Amino acid sequence: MSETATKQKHSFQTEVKQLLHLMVHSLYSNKEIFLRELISNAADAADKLRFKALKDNSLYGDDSELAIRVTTDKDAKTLTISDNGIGMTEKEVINNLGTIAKSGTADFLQQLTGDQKKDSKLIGQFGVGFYSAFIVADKVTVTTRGAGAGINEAVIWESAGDGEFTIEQTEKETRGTDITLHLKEGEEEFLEELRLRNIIGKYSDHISLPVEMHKMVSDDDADKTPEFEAVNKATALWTRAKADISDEEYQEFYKHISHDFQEPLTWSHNQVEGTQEYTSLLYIPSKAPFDLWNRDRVRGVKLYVQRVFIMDDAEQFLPVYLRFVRGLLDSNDLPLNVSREILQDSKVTQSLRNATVSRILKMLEQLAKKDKEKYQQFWDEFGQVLKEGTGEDFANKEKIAKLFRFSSTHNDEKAQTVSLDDYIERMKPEQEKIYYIATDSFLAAKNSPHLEIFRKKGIEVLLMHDRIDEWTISHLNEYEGKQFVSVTQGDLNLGNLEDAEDKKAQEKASEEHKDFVERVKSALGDKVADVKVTMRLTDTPACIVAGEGEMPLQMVKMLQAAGQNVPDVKPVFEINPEHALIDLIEKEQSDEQFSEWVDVLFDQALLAEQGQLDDPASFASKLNKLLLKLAH
Ligand SMILES: Nc1ncnc2c1ncn2[C@@H]1O[C@H](COP(=O)(O)OP(=O)(O)OP(=O)(O)O)[C@@H](O)[C@H]1O
Repeated sequence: MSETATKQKHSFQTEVKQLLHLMVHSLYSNKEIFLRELISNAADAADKLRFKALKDNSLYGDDSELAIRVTTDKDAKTLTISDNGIGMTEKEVINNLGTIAKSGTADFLQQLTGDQKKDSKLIGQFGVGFYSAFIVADKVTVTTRGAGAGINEAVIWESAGDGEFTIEQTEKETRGTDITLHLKEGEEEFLEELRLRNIIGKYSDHISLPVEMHKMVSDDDADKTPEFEAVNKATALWTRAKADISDEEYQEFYKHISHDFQEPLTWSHNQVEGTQEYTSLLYIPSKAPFDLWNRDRVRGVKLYVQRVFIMDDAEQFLPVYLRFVRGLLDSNDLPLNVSREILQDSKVTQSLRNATVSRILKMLEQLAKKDKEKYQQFWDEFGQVLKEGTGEDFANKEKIAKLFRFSSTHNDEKAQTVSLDDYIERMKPEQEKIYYIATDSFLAAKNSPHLEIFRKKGIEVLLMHDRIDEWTISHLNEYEGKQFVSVTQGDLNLGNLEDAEDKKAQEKASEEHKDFVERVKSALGDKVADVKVTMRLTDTPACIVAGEGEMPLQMVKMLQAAGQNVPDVKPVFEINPEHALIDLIEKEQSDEQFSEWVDVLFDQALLAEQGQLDDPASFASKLNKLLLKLAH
């Protein structure tokens, strides 16, 4: 059979084409990272083989010294990264190097604008990987033979990165994968021995596998068969003493395990001996990945047992609300033959998980103390995910809440910078509760009429405007023994913050306007649960609040938006008799006109609270009618 007869042409999945284009254009200034990515993949392939060989030692054949080799051919202008790891079958090659398996990729790539600057930020949310080879190569050839496969069961994958690749059967003497980059014009620096040694040292000192290159030889020895030598330190970073590891090494290792090209925000390395023996190395990324909101996305840490790689994404060790954490655990207490099923029921898993969660919360607390700016960056990226924690991790809810940041009337800024500890520190001596308002947007919160009395009395209120807030607070309930109270909820009881005079004035006003309140009640009929004289408002004529013990209005909205059946909750309508408009309405003799006024006021209050009305057109026409009357 001729060579071409066995060559099959395949098209890349559309997403791969887009990603390739994006990667080549946006990562060019960082081009040497391709080598880190290819070496990382080769090291992963060795890890996978080691793991498989735990059950079937024969997979090693006569070649159990796992290593990565980097070679060059100056005449052909090629650079080859070879490993004797797990290799790939034909099917695996087509799947792994022709498609992207991450769910949500297509949607993510839809956001591409064609503007290189904006788009290059997006790639950071995605992870780099094999395709980065095309940053410096105009053709890539992958020759691979799976562990356990015969010499003639190898496959050649080849592509110019232009939308297609070919697959061809071939023979390969050794197990594993050779990736050959046919370098683009101008990329000859990647043929230079010293330059390569330099990059490999930087990127690969911390991986446990030796990365080898030809020994440098003098001209006299040039025709002898070249020998190889390791050019990296080849010690797994997490096994080294903490004091001997530099920040740069920790950062490089993060990039190696996460395929992220940005620096991590912070990390925590723990080597624990005693009843439990394990090492954990946990990182907080600086940017959220594109699929952070997908609660089912793969998450978790890499699991090693006694330094042997066992699995990626061991989700048993991380709760969902910490799904942004990357890193690894290396346990001495789990068996080498551990599987996901065994992990599920293991006591060791449970205690490792508890320890890991504690470490992460502690690391974040320390970051908040040590570096406010970095912590703020963390909060802006991942705060909303952390807010899921009060519902998911009851035992740690106080610790999680300590990490929360909110907007607040303290500075009236949208940025969420105020911690609950800050709030408590500023509480008035006689204040017992933490006051908050939860709405859909920062402006709705900041300008809410419910805040008027608090502003007048100088009491701080937390301005919550993330969708999840009301839910988070409902699980938290209190912090440091101080109950959360929504300023839009029920009878406003300011406790000790209310002075005797306020109370008296309130009672007096209620008494004086009793008839008016009744008249409003009958005008609104069953639209409201009750009508009351307010004590929250100073500058606004009226507002609505949720009845005492009723579900908060914001929660009702959230559940409705999530498509849940929520019983119809009627609000309480509060009026401010001090307001000139209320005074005017109170004097209105015509029942018809009175009713129109009340309807408009009520709809206005609903609008201020909910941002929308069931029947906005009627509201507009009633309002216009009243305006016309006033104009005459
Ligand atoms: N040297 C290799 N040996 C064996 N398999 C490989 C090798 N290089 C790549 N692969 C396979 O190809 C897949 C795709 O690699 P790629 O670098 O694009 O993504 P990834 O490493 O899985 O994920 P990401 O880079 O997005 O975190 C790998 O998951 C692996 O299965």
